[in-house]
Amino acid sequence: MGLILNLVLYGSYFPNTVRKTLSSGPRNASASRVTGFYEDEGKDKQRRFPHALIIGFSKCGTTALRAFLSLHPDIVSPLEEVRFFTLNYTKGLEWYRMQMPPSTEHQITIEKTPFYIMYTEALERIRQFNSSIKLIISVRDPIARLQSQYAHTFRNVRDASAKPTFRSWCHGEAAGEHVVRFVDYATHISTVYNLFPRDQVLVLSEEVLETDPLSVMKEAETFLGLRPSFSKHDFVFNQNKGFYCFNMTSPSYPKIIGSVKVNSDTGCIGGEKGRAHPEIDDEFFKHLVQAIRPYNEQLFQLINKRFEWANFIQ
Ligand SMILES: Nc1ncnc2c1ncn2[C@@H]1O[C@H](COP(=O)(O)OS(=O)(=O)O)[C@@H](OP(=O)(O)O)[C@H]1O
Repeated sequence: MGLILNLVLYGSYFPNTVRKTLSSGPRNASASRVTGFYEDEGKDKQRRFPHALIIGFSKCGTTALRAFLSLHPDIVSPLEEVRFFTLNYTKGLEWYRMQMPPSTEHQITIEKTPFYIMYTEALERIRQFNSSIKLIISVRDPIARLQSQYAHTFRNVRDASAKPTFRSWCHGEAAGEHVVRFVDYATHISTVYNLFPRDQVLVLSEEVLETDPLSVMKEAETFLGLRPSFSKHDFVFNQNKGFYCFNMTSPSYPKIIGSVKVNSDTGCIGGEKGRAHPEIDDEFFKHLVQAIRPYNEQLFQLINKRFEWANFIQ
């Protein structure tokens, strides 16, 4: 696996003259200032509050979603999760704005923090911030999400005897709390629907993003009211990685350099994505499917859309 490019060049954000200024000094020299003009701001580019947020769910492809969207000429997005409406709220709105990359008035800013959706208070803060903001939510087959979360939680534990089995982790110390936390999308999406008009909310599935990213990009582009820009040349399937990656020969590709963590050899997103999932024996798989089915049905009814998730019928 090649080196992960995380240069944070911000090169694509800045006009040439500004880039020169920045390269001669610390890149974040001005980032702690909260008022006044910044070297990278000017007549054309300013740091602007987000017009849209990717608010969830963790382990549902939110990184790839943000990364792929960043290819659009009219979208800018901060490299890292800002976590403003959860962890950093007390830092204030001006701090929040300063975390955004500079943009022209024709561009929109999108921030992704997949935990926002898990906290009603964060969602209420978002509404208070901007009740007409657009919200994007990605969901995933809950069983795959559980496997992904397990692989993430124990990513540094190599010795199998030093970690619980997938089955015992699912049952968990808190008697199944893990499972409910990771499979119950409907409760959180209902909260979103109670706070925001439905036409401001787009629910996508990780499975479609994984198998046909172009269709998801086009759907998001329409939802965000942007001109059509994505093309089939933007993404290419990488057999080794098992995912669609950026096509580094696409004319759009230079736009994302510095604003997305990509493997510099392959154009694939972050090396941590796509960890091996734990195996599940048949009996436990059937148990999970049956236990989770009511949650899925609740979700499908709520969003008026069905996904082809594991649905074993005995
Ligand atoms: N194109 C592409 N490239 C890389 N990864 C992709 C892609 N499409 C979907 N995914 C899936 O995204 C899963 C990680 O989800 P998140 O980015 O939301 O995780 S996180 O909550 O931000 O940690 C990650 O889950 P795991 O495979 O379990 O690691 C991927 O399956």
